[in-house]
Amino acid sequence: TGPHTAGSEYAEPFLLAVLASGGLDAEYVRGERNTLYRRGENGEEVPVTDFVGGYGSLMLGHNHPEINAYAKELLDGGTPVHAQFSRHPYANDVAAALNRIVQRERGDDESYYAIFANSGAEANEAAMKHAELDRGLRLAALAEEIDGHITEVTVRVADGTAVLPAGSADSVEELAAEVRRRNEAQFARPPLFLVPEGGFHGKLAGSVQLTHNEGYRLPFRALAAQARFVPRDQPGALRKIVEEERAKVLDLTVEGGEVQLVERDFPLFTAFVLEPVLGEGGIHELTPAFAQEVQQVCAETGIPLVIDEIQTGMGRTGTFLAATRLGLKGDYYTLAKSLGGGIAKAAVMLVRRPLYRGQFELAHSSTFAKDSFSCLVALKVLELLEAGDGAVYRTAAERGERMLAMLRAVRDEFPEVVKDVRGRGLMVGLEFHDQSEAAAEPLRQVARSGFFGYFVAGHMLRAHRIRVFPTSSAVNTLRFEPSVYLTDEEIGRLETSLRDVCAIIRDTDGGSLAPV
Ligand SMILES: Cc1ncc(COP(=O)(O)O)c(C/N=C/c2cc(O)cc(-c3ccccn3)n2)c1O
Repeated sequence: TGPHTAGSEYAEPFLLAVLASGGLDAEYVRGERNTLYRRGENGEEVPVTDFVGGYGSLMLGHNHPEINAYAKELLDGGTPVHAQFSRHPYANDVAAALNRIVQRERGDDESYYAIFANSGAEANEAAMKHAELDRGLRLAALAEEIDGHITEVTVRVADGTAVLPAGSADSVEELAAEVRRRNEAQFARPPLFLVPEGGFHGKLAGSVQLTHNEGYRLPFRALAAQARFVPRDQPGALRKIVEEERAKVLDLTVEGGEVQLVERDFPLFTAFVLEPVLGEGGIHELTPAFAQEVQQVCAETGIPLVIDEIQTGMGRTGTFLAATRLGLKGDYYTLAKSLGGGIAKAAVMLVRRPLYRGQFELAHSSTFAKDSFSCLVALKVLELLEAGDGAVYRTAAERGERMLAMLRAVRDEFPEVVKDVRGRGLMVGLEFHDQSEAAAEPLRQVARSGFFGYFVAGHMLRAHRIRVFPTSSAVNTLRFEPSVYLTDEEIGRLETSLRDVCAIIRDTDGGSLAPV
């Protein structure tokens, strides 16, 4: 509660104004488990049940007592938070623990190297950069191999042990020059990424180009490599896109004493990046069919698969990795959010050992990444998640089923208001029908504002002290991402607030949804 610069806002005043317009500009003064406390008129603490859950960063709730006590112990003990360019045994311990967990969930013994970061987007950027370093090195090796073949063929034509095919070129030098010219143009093509439509992978300069939301992505498209966005529900669409973008280079060989011109694929795609469950995109689980097509096409074409578990991971969907349920296996995994236990900024990118390029460690780094405090907190988080043979994962699954059962009951009672209920574990969503054509003018206005879900959220906060948000990529879908400590009482209060909202939409002109 530092000095407040009342009346002169400096930190993102525009966003504050947008929040205020929806009655969402609450100030929270304390948090624990699934509850945030706001300051009431008389200075008292007013409890608000938090289903935003730090957008998925609070698998173990706000200010988990054991994590906080451990953090205090670390700081009191003088942990060397900043010891860059030295041994970081605690980072290795996190990486070793993650290897054990990932191997168990994959059901194999693939091992992974770890690169640490400070945020989810940064972990994704590290994966993008490593995959691009790897692609560049493979390209260079291919170019060198072709160059060697051109030289070899030139020598053989010169010493008469090979001849040019009739009509191909006046000389082998001319043919070699034409091959080199066409290859240069191909090698110079900018790399592409592949991402499912609706994907969200961060908002930094590189990662934002993998985020489908045009508002986030388009203003900055000139800054980074582009993605092709793949429909999630059209079998064959991925293969079609890969075919469309297929890049070939020319090579020379000698068959039966005659010079042959052959075409060879070269890796234009840096990586396929996906979330097993789209979070910011509105809670959409990838279908097993789509997951299988992605795995097959990536295996056939040698495109590395980056599985972004930043929001879905850490047990949120009932297994440590959400990909496990889909049987989806990644070359890279990225984790963040709940890895920091609700108090540290910890993120990590895992690279499958055969793909690893050690020189990446010298080219990529960040001041705060891999610090002792974040790593030791992350280790404590993994310990808590893995305790009791993964009791937290089972609880997440069970609590998710309870939440989904309630949401489905609300949908069944208000079918003209609720369009869909989706998700799994502690990552579920409820989608409202679009009310843009509603009979009542006020409801139409709220729906046409483009902020429908935010107005609903404002009402739930004011009238029911429930904190929830849609996302700007899915404004009609409320997303519920509470901690594993979710109680039946909290589910009951959520149900009451949702039934109230549905009744307002069905039985009134909706005017009460607009903030006072
Ligand atoms: C899969 C995935 N990959 C990388 C990131 C980027 O992580 P960082 O934010 O740590 O950089 C996220 C971060 N998620 C942000 C997010 C996720 C979400 O579901 C909603 C909102 C959001 C943002 C503003 C208003 C309402 N909702 N933001 C993510 O979900």
